[in-house]
Amino acid sequence: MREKEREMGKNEYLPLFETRASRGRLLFKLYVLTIFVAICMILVYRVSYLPVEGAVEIWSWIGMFFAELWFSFYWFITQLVRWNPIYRYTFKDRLSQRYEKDLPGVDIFVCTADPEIEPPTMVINTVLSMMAYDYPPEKLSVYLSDDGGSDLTFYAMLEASRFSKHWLPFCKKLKIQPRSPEAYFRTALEPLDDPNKAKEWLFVKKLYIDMKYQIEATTKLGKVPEEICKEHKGFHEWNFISSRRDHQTILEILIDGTDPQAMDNEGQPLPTLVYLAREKRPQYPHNFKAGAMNALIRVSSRISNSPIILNVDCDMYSNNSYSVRDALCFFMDEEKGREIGYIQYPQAFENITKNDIYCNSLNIEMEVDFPGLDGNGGPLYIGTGCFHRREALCGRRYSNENKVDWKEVNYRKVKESAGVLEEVCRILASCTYDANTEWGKEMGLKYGCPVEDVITGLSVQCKGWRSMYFIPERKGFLGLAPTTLLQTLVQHKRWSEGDFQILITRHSPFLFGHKRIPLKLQLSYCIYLLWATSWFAVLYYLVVPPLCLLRGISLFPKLSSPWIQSFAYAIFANRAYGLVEFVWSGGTIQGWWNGQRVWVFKRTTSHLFGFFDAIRKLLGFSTSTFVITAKVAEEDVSERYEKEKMEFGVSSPMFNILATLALLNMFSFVGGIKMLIMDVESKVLDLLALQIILCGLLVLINLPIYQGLFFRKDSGRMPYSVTYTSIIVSLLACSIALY
Ligand SMILES: O=c1ccn([C@@H]2O[C@H](COP(=O)(O)OP(=O)(O)O[C@H]3O[C@H](CO)[C@@H](O)[C@H](O)[C@H]3O)[C@@H](O)[C@H]2O)c(=O)[nH]1
Ligand SMILES: [Mn+2]
Repeated sequence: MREKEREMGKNEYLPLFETRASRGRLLFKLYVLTIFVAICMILVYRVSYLPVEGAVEIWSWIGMFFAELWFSFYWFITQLVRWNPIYRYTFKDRLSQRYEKDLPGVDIFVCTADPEIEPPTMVINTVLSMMAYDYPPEKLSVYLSDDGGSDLTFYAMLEASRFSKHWLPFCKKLKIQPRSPEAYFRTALEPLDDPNKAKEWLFVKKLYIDMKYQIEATTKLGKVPEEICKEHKGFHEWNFISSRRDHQTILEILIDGTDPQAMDNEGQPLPTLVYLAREKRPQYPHNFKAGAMNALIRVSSRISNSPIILNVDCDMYSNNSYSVRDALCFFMDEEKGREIGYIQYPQAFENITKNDIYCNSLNIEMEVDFPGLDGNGGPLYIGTGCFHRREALCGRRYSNENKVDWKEVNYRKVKESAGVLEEVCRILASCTYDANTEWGKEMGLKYGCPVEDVITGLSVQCKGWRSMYFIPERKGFLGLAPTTLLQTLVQHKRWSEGDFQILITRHSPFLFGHKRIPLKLQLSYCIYLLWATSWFAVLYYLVVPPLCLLRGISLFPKLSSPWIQSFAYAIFANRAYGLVEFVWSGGTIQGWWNGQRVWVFKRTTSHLFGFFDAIRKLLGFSTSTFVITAKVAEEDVSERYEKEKMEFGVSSPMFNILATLALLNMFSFVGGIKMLIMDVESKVLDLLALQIILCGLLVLINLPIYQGLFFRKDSGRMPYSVTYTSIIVSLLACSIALY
């Protein structure tokens, strides 16, 4: 007895998580120092060698100076983020030792918005993986918000609620990972050691496949058959619906976890499962995902009111059944736990090709940036795979005094029947309940920003809460990244626009965050908030040096001049470091090269459009939108994606820009080479070497564009309209430069 008490007493002092700083930073700091010197030299060179005559020469030079000043500033911020990365580790065994009986309730929010581009089978796989967490089921509640207001999704959820009765005990008995049935059965092999096990395995697999076909067939049909509609009263609601932008609240508690009848087929309790399509009316803005999340916060507060909320996108299934326990190690830590507002997990994707053709893996962000951000004061909230403290998300300020007593936390205040709850919650999810209140301003997720997640996370941090970043050994969540170039660029446009909007409004970390979060975190935020502004410097580098090359104007030091060393070193060492970092984060060399390409593409399209849209919004000419990323693609498109063949296919102003820049650089490069050959005194080489190399590199970067414009025959090639326009515009630009 004594022994045990002493054990316990000792345990109290053992933290539930620990933090380790990265070692061996000296080399990194030396590298930063040398690059810093090189950058200073470049700027000195620019100032001291300003041409004395020729307006074009002078102005091009000044432009180069500003572009390089911008690159230098951005470089400074990226190093600041990398200065002091930290990593977190959890002790789940200590958690269960101390708190197994008092584990708090956890509410899980899944958002979906469109049954066509987010197929119901995918959505329920996510939902099922969440229901199957290794956690007391009576303490889990899973809520699906369906902004598509679709009976197809509702039908899939109904099927999932039935299937879960087999799936959950199956997962727990066989201790399988991952717990999304689709992901599991795609790779898992039948257990051959035990015939009983094998029988059950085949049975559950067949159940899943049958359910999947049934749902897919219904989805294809576009409506739920009469006889199925009779099976649940919920379908009745769709009799009153004319459009998905105009309908009443639909709320169905598919599994009521407190109902003793709600058992899986082994007699164990089931998690609560709720379907919600909040009310939508054309005269009320619905505020996209932020609106959906806020409706879920209110509805769940009545049904389960758990102190911890996990938020995931509908494509992000749980790949690790211990994530909830890991997250609780942070929140429940006796010393540091109480100040934590949210725990962000990395975003990872299951559909990244080997060389990550569109650079969508976010490896650098997740492996390098975020540990650095955590070290500088706390990671951003990035919309999915994030555990929140309910009160922090609801807008409460952190105070030293509010210590949670986990033993006291009662996760259901009022015990009402499912029927009553459904009635009450319908009002909570109505338009009128939300409009003209503090919701979206001081409470819940913020409205009016395309990155509702980042702006909300910043506000939580500014209210005194700490945020932390946790990379588990086994990936916590796996989602779907865009699979075409245009989707990638459009998604990135939404992000860069939203991030920039935060910077230029009163929610900026420098205004709103002033004295509330550390200065280094304010600056670190800029690594993303400044994305949209990068178009100017990059576009300048892509247009002016090539055009000047055609005119024979030199913008860089001569080959024979010592100044060239600082340029060569800054560019080479920086890229080499980037390559090492990329490979260290799990990428390939080809993947790094693809990343360089996409880096250029994003800056001249996504960031350019994002910048101007944010400005237009600031001036009041437009309002926020949210273009949802498709999670399915046509067969030939997916095939090309698998083969890592760049996808164009449709016409878009973004492609016009990319093609024009690609051609411009090709013409200049050809012009430069011609000058080089015709030049007998080899003065051209000395004078224009760097510019020719720059154009040459850009030609290499743009190879897939030339292929798409001139050599491909498949439907993923560049549309002819883009080809013609870009040829005309780039030729025009070159001739203006020449004459
Ligand atoms: O009106 C809407 C629009 C979107 N969504 C949901 O929001 C999620 C994210 O949408 P997606 O199209 O997949 O965007 P991504 O660019 O992949 O999302 C990232 O960026 C968003 C902010 O731009 C965050 O909200 C996301 O969590 C984050 O994963 C999905 O589950 C959607 O169903 C809604 O619920 N309602
Ligand atoms: Mn997504």
